Formats: sequence, C-alpha cells, structure tokens
Amino acid sequence: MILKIDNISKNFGRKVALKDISFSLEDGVYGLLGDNGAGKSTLMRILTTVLKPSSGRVEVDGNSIKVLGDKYRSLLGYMPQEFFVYPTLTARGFLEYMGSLKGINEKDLKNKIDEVLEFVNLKEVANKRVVTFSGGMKRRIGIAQAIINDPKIIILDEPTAGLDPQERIRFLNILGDMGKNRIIIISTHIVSEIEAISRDVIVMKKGKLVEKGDIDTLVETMNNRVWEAEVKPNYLKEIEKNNPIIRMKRKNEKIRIRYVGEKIEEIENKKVLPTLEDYYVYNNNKIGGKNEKNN
Ligand SMILES: Nc1ncnc2c1ncn2[C@@H]1O[C@H](COP(=O)(O)OP(=O)(O)OP(=O)(O)O)[C@@H](O)[C@H]1O
Repeated sequence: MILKIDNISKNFGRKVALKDISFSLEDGVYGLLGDNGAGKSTLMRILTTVLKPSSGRVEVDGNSIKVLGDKYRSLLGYMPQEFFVYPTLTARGFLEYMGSLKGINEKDLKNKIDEVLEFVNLKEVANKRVVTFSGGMKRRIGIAQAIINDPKIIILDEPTAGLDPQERIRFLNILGDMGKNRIIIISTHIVSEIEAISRDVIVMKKGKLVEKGDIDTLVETMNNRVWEAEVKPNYLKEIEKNNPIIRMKRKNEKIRIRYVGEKIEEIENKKVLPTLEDYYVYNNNKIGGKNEKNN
C-alpha cells in the first residue's frame, strides 16, 4: 500500500499550521518528530479525515481519500492524543462500541476484543469502567480501539505518553512486528523510541517538512560530530553558545556532557557514536535555531 501526501497545507485563520507537505509512505513504521506546534497532530488529523486540508490531497494507491470516504476510513486505526469515553462504559463495553462503529460483526467481535485486551495487557480489568483507569491504562485502551479492526494504516499520536518503561518496551516491540504489512505512523517526543522501531523518520518544524529519510543514513551524517567531555559547571554556558548539549550528568565537582557540533579544542574530548537524538538536536538547532535567528 502507498499513502501519498501531496502538497498539503492547512491554515487556521491566519495561522499556517502546515505548509506544502509532500511525501509518500510504503508499509513500515515511521516516526514523526517535531517540537511542540510543528504540525504533527494537524497532519495526523488530516490523514485520519478528522480535518480537511486547506489545499492539497492525500491518496491511497492512487485514489484520493476524499473520494474513497468510508472505504478509506475502514482501513484506518487512529489513536488521538485525547479521546472521549462515556463514563459508564467498561473497557470491554468501550471496545464493543468502537468495534461496532467500525463495522466488525458480532460473531468476530468478542474474540477480537479478547485479543486486543491481551495485547495491551488489560484483560484483567476488562469489566472495570474506563473512567477509573490510570493515564497509562487509558493510553492502552486507546491503542486497543485503534487496532481492533486490523487496520492497514495505523496513526498513533504520542501513544507512549503515560506508559511506564516496561509497558513502553512491550508496546514498541509489538508495533515493530505489526509494521511488516501495514503503514504505522507514530508521533512522539522521545527520539530513542523512534530509533528502536522505525526504519524511517519524518521530521517537521514550524509546519514544514524538514526531512524524511532512512534513520541510519541520517545518523551517519553525524559521524565525527558527537563528543563526550567532563567540564566544570561554569564552562557549560560557553559550550552551549555553539554546541547543543544532548545530555549531562554530575560527576563529583565536574559535569559529564554529551554535545554535538564541531569539536571544542580547549577541552579533552571523546568521540562517540551518533544516535538519532544527536542528529535531531543538531539539525533542529541549525534550522530555525540560534543560527536562523541571527540571520
Ligand atoms: N484548531 C486550531 N485552531 C487554531 N490553531 C491551531 C489549531 N490546531 C492547531 N493549531 C496550531 O497549529 C500549529 C500546529 O499544531 P499541532 O497541534 O499540529 O502541533 P504538534 O506538532 O502536534 O504539537 P504538539 O507536539 O504540542 O502536540 C500550532 O501552532 C497550533 O497552535
């Protein structure tokens, strides 16, 4: 299946939320990265037909999703950042409701519900009301409803927010497997999650597409640009002027840092292998960061 996003723009009044976004996706898991307000949710809402674009079109295998209508929606699974659940509904009741909305017949629905409850690790609380769930449990029931119709396109808006580390790993592993014959798009602020399960990443900034590419190739561009060093705390400000700091950890009276960019000759450095986070922070800082403001 090929999902093509062709010249999509979206304005809210005078606010330009998306500007001329174009790219194509084939089966696989894609990470969608971008700072707050970059336009990730707006793009996802357009892909799920919740919002109409101001201009441009989305196609599946050459057919406009506007023309496909319900046929397209039957291929979709969507977990928004927030969703409404009737206060009286139990987890099972909610999935019955969502499953019937998605046209799953009664005979298959029970098995399907058991399967997805097992998948998201909520079988034991199947008969508890969703309003009583913790944030992480609500996230998981959101994932369950998104996948109940075995969708070919799954769109998850920050699905791991509120999950504890163990649940997060379990969830990411299964998603990786599910991407073999589906298109899965996941937005997250946690760059390492994308690296763990996606081959490709889509980077957005201020409503524009900055990059779409193979993670390994993008990360390679950071070879010889990532360093670790131990510095005195009062030297940090100096470093930050030109080199974004990725991580820091106190070590006795010094601070151990990981930074990106040109090597700072005045300190002792260790060259380290780059990650997607290094790539993201380095490039995010360059485009629209300090450098652009100075122009
Ligand atoms: N309904 C709306 N009305 C007006 N402006 C909106 C609306 N929805 C989004 N925006 C604006 O469009 C821009 C993109 O928002 P969007 O929610 O898509 O970003 P995001 O990348 O998902 O951010 P976050 O990571 O914070 O969820 C923001 O400036 C936002 O304020």
